[in-house]
Amino acid sequence: MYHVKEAFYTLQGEGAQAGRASVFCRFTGCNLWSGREADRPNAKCTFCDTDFIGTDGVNGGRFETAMALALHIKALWPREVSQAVPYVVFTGGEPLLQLDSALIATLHSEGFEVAVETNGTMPAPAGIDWLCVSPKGRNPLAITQGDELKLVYPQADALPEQFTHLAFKHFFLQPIDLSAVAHAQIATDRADIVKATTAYCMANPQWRLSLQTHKIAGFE
Ligand SMILES: C[S@@+](CC[C@H](N)C(=O)[O-])C[C@H]1O[C@@H](n2cnc3c(N)ncnc32)[C@H](O)[C@@H]1O
Ligand SMILES: Nc1nc2[nH]cc(C(=O)O)c2c(=O)[nH]1
Ligand code: SF4
Ligand SMILES: [Mg+2]
Repeated sequence: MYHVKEAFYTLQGEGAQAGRASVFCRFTGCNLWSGREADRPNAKCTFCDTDFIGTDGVNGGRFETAMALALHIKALWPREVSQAVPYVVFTGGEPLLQLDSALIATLHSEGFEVAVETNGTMPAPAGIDWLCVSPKGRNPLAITQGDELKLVYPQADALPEQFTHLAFKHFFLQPIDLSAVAHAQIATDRADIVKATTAYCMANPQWRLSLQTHKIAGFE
């Protein structure tokens, strides 16, 4: 059984695939936070910008089989004849709590490329076409290679230097968005956070800037 918070067709907003048409499938639940605001200050990940509790979002629900979920995802991809390869991004919550090789294989058989946004703390099933790992604080990484490492910046206990030796094709810094974090003492305003991120990338060219373009442009 797969539990899905929401699923929708949009553009990937972040990282090296930003701007690419994508079906997003957001799984319910995370191993680093319950999702309840009361638990946020003591969670293993404290700055999450996402509601991933329940199955009550747009196109959310419970899916008994890999085929049922794959067909649900396929129905969200536009029908028009297109040269583009259909693309699904599994996120959450933490998608690796639920994503398995059966679902990946079924999506491949339906013509999809499969991307994943993960906190990297648990092993990934085989067959993922685009793997984005986003480390969270002191939580140890179980995945140390992939397509992109996208570090939310700054994090006092996850410095960019800790990750530069890992086997990723792309390294991104994404300015932390504290607007959803009620407990944040917003001593640093948004512009200063983006400025500091930009400065780090300019001083350390292994890193590129990832802006959350969906938030800037106003899409999901
Ligand atoms: C909500 S997470 C879900 C996937 C997975 N649990 C993870 O953390 O990578 C999706 C992406 O949003 C990023 N993200 C979460 N909260 C953020 C925030 N407040 N500011 C900037 N990026 C954030 C995460 O680092 C991750 O790259
Ligand atoms: N457009 C858009 N792009 C995204 N890239 C990663 C997201 C996520 O929440 O995992 C996300 C998201 O929520 N929306
Ligand atoms: S690991 Fe990802 S989904 Fe979980 S709380 Fe952190 S940002 Fe949110
Ligand atoms: Mg998001």
